[in-house]
Amino acid sequence: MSILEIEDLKKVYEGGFEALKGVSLEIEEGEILALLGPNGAGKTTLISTICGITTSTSGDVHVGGFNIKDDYRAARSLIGLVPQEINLEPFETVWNTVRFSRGLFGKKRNDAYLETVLQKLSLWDKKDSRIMELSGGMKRRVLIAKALSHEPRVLFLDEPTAGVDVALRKDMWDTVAELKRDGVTIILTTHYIEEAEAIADRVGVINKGELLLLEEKASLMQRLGKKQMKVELQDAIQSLPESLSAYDLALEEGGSVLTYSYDTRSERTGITTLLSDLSAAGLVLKDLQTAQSSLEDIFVGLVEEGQS
Ligand SMILES: Nc1ncnc2c1ncn2[C@@H]1O[C@H](COP(=O)(O)OP(=O)(O)OP(=O)(O)O)[C@@H](O)[C@H]1O
Repeated sequence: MSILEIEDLKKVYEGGFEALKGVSLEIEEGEILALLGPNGAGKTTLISTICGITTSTSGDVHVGGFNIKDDYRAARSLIGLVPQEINLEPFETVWNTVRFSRGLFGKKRNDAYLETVLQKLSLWDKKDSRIMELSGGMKRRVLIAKALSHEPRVLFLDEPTAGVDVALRKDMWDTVAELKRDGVTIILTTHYIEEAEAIADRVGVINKGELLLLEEKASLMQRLGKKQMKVELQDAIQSLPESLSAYDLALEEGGSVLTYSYDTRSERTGITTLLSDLSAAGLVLKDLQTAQSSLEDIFVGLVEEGQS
């Protein structure tokens, strides 16, 4: 069963702005989904709506089978939310911060559980420190500890590594991987494509309130394996010679450039035979260039398509 089911979710803000235009999504227990999207795409709105911070205009969300509107408390208790902004009480200690948060969900006191959470996040030796005494990275980890305090099954991380240095980002990725091993389902939003590459099982791309793509990371990486070779010809041609019809070729720039797409993972790229077939067809090469399409290209391409 899917732990999270989102069906045709729409959100129109007061004033008429349509921030979510019918998003549907299912998430399996234990998976890590990365939602990529530019600023203003609707990522935070999506998370806020699922968590009941904003109300949806239409559509349905179920968490662990509970409808977030009809069974709000049951649904919400299964969710942990790590917000983008650090919103902690500066004078409070780490220990009290997580303990109060657990209490807010009406959960019975369980100090042993909270200790494991703090241990896992390397915060146990800071448990008596006040929030104001912690570094930015530690504060972020406290946000995660707080979100985990009531033993949620789904954890939302809204841009967990925005403005964080490289070492800390890697730490955060390790933390996420460990939470996954514990069986927590994780949905994170990010601007960083390498973050999605590093930790996600599936990647969703959202722009202007629409989910443009939702795909296993592995198959996206397969697409990453695609390479292109551009062959600049000495003389432009009108059309592709018949003898080259078996190749995945496109004629560009007024007939002076041939673009050949091939898979870097396959045993044979076909480049050698293509080059000899080109010369057999009487085409003279002026220049050669190869380029690899990255997840970034796919992402930028999708977002630009949505713009036009
Ligand atoms: N309370 C609100 N009232 C009206 N419009 C809003 C409100 N909150 C957000 N929006 C608009 O909804 C759109 C989506 O915002 P959202 O914060 O969900 O984007 P995001 O993808 O999380 O962006 P970022 O990456 O910058 O955090 C934006 O155009 C934003 O201006």
